Amino acid sequence: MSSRALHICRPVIPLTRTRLSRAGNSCHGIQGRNRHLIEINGGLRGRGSRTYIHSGQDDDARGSSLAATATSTLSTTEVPIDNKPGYDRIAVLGGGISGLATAYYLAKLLPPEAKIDIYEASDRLGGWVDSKKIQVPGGEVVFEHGPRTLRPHTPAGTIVVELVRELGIEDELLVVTKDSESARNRFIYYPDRLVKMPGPGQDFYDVAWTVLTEDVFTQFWQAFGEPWRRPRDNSVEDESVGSFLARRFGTSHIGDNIVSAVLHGIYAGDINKLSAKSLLPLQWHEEMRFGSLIRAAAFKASRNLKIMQVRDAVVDLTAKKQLAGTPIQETLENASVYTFKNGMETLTKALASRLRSMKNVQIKTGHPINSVKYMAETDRIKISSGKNLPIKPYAQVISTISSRALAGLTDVPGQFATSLQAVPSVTVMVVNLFYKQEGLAPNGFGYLIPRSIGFDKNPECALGVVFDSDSTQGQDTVSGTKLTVMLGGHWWDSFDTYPTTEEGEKMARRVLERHLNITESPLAVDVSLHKDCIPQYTVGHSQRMQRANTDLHRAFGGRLAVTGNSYNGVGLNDCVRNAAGLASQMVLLDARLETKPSATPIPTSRPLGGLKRVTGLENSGSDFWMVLERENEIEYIPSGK
Ligand SMILES: C=Cc1c2[nH]c(c1C)Cc1[nH]c(c(CCC(=O)O)c1C)Cc1[nH]c(c(C)c1CCC(=O)O)Cc1[nH]c(c(C)c1C=C)C2
Repeated sequence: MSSRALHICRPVIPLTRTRLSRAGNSCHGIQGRNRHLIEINGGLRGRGSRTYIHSGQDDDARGSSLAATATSTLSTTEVPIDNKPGYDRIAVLGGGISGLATAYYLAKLLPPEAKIDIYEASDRLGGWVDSKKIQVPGGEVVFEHGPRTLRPHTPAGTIVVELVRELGIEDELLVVTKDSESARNRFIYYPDRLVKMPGPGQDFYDVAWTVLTEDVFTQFWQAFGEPWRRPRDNSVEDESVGSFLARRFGTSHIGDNIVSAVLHGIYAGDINKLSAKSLLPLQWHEEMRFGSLIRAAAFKASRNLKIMQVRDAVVDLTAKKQLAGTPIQETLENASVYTFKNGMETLTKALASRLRSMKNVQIKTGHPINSVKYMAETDRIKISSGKNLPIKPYAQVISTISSRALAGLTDVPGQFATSLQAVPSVTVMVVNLFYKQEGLAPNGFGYLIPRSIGFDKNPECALGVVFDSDSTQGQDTVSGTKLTVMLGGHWWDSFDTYPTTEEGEKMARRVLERHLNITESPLAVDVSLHKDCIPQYTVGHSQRMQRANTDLHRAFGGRLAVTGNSYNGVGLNDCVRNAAGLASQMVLLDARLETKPSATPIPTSRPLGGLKRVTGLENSGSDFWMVLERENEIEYIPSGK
């Protein structure tokens, strides 16, 4: 886990088509006061089934509905396991954002008789979301060790915004607007200076000048040959992002100098190992369907179309509508990103406190689990605690811990453990610094360092620097410059030991001196080492997850489900969206929901069935559908491979 040290320095396109109508326009299905269902004809899996998704419920049912919208495939085939009134016990492994959110959505969807226990090995909840208040002369500053901002306008972001609303923490929000310098000024360090990246709202001539004069954009013109390059062979199942971009653009320059920097900022990972199919699913799909990314862009622009995954389209149609007109939606309307006055931990703390107030949820911190076993005779899962306390078997276990850690808890031989163990992760050292002097860094979000800046120019293995005092204004009670230097990631893949906190501080300060000429001594420095904090979706990830899905069903009878950042998105928004999706997939809301529309509105908050046997990995890889959005209707177009 994370070890850290703090010190204060003193002064330290179509195959077959099915259609989803836009809610409120030509919506099929049930009409009721403030309620309607959206119909997805033909079944998302092409089995001729019908699925209905609630939208537009009254306030109380909103959360359940949003959870339901978060799942991309509402399968109609799973069998209820507890289809009698009364529910069995459910264990959630892990008390990070994924564990807390899964328990929250399950508790909302299930009746109070369903008991949910959360097991967290450490004494603290929140996982990688970790904000720390530091006293400095004259006031306090907030240091973030993990994620520091959230995007509100992505589909997954919409689910989190709704969660923020439900938890009643809107007043804590800090918004970074789209027109702020921090949203507009993003830099790449290349080859020995900060280069501002072109972006929306920038002056055309500035952008043209940058592209024509900066080395980082040389060979950019080669991209224009992309439409004439052959699309990949149908037999290619996956490849690295680096190889995908080099193949499409005829040069590795764009990948090595620009995209690798962006991937450092998200995955701290290696562009030549990360999977194109998992990280760039839209581009992967577009190459197959249109033969070229540029042709795909032209096609979409000419018809005013949007292509997205079904789960995202559903959120677009329902959740976004439900937020429309709410105060939080107005607050975030013009937001590029947002955070909280007391840091990101506001969210996990509010979630934990809400869970503590729910009678059917128990949080067990300081409670490591050391084995997870399926007992076929009783069709239950037995988990054993590191505390040697007897634990009654569970009807359902949901693991939100890393896939590798889970593989280590199970004694299932063969592929299951192998697929889960095959998700490597990287270690990042986060160095937070606060200086009493203002304006030590340029105005903007910060900068990222691409892989092309080799060890000779980057001996500290720095990945990037965030200008916190500019990018998240309003957290601190004292003015100054707050920066975060990120070190390591994939550059440290082969390391057995990592720099100490003292070394980390020295390395970060050397980076800041070389890149930004900052020679001042910081008032406060906080160094934290996050071992294995970001899972890496390497080439073949989605195929491995498909295998893990089959193996999980086989080995645990569908009683063990997984979610969390090891599987389907490493961001906080992704984790919440996936937790909501899993909860709604697991809970059999009402048999009628999955067969035919009824004339009576069905309250999703009163589930009639029980739990379904799901693994959370049902949608990995193969079930990839795309949506073309027109003015007021959406058509489903299956993607093929
Ligand atoms: C501990 C370091 C982390 C690095 N990446 C992540 C962490 C926790 C995870 C992460 N970072 C971002 C995303 C994408 C989220 C999204 O847009 O949906 C994820 C999953 C983007 C990001 N990276 C940094 C910031 C401030 C942001 C979000 C805000 C934004 O895009 O405006 C900074 C940063 N993170 C890392 C590095 C090396 C880095 C450097 C500047 C690694």
